[in-house]
Amino acid sequence: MKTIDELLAEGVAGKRVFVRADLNVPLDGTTITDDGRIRAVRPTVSALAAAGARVVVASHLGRPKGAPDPAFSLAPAAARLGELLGSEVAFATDTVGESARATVAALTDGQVAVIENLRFNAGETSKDDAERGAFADQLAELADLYVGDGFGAVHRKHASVFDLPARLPHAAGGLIATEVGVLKKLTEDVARPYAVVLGGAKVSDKLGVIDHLLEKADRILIGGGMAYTFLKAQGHEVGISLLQEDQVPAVQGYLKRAEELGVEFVLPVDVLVAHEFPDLKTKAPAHPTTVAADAIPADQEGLDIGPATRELYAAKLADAATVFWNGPMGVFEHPDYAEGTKAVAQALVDSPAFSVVGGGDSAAAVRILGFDENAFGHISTGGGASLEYLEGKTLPGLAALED
Ligand SMILES: Nc1ncnc2c1ncn2[C@@H]1O[C@H](COP(=O)(O)OP(=O)(O)O)[C@@H](O)[C@H]1O
Ligand SMILES: O=C(OP(=O)(O)O)[C@H](O)COP(=O)(O)O
Repeated sequence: MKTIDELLAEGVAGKRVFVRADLNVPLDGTTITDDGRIRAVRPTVSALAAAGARVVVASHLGRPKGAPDPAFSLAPAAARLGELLGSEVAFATDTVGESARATVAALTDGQVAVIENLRFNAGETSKDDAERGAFADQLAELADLYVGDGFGAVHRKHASVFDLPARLPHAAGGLIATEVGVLKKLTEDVARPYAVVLGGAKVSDKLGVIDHLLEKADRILIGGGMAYTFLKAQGHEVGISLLQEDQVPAVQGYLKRAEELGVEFVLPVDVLVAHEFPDLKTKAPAHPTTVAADAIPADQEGLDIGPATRELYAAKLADAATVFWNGPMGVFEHPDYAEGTKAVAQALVDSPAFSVVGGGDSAAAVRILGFDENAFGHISTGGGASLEYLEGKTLPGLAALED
């Protein structure tokens, strides 16, 4: 894999360099609530600009449905990148259309532009190779060179991640190099006990990695939206909680295999429930109640782990030597459901374990809830990407950067 330093040494002055970043930051309207992913890619962008490149930064944001949707515009991220760089960043209001072409054509050496959300184009995420390839052809017209630095998206076989680097001379950015360096250690000699904490909302995406984690981890703690498929698999009713019904048999298989392998699964013993999902805009009090994990009322939704579970999880993490954590324990964006996530973060701060926190929302949660980033071993910009890397899978966005 060519490094960005090698690319810089070859000379990038006057070249249009496409930087595939992951600027998928949490937004409250148009306000960025955590800019960690933008800060993480800033050194790559600024090194290229300082070397005289004409830098074209691209990313997805959220999961729009292949068409423009103002709620998912990258404009706030472009503005923030400009603030961090201390220079003006141009913004194209489309991805491969007239605005993008004109914006890129107007760049002078050392200038930076951000193009609009890649997922406003159906070709970006298409499962059809030809459709993805056609979109990658259009993206390729915007650049002479490609730098992959969107670590959070390297597990996606998407046009800008997988197909575009095949069309342009390419290199890996500094963020990808750092992330892979840390995660590689977790695949080699991991200090034990090794605990993995999984939560969050991308349940169907992430359940599959458990199969592999059973071979690696000594202890797996489940919280967040992930917990309810496990509780259901144990035969409990979960009300209107997030549930991946079709995965229940697979989860029953994981529980059985864990027993055979001597891997400890730790599931919530109590949860906070309410009749409805909280209002994240007004943050109006949600008045949740605490119920036992096997007594979730039929008309209520589990939105955080409960106090007994917080204590249990802290105890299960206290003697771990290595911890990997992806996915908040609850809807931490609302103060009534932030305690579970806080408790896990605090347990990692208190423990001498080498801890890796991965995922856009998990990393954001740690910072938004006031924890010092330096109190953790590593805060990764990728959740699904980290998990799939640890699984030993070939990640499309890394494979595409190989020479
Ligand atoms: N019990 C729950 N029900 C619904 N959503 C949840 C629950 N617990 C956590 N979440 C949500 O999960 C989201 C983060 O999930 P995910 O994207 O998988 O994590 P990450 O970005 O760290 O990989 C947060 O927005 C949080 O509100
Ligand atoms: O937020 C992301 O992943 P993560 O929630 O697993 O950290 C990445 O930006 C990838 O987004 P996607 O899961 O919509 O492809």
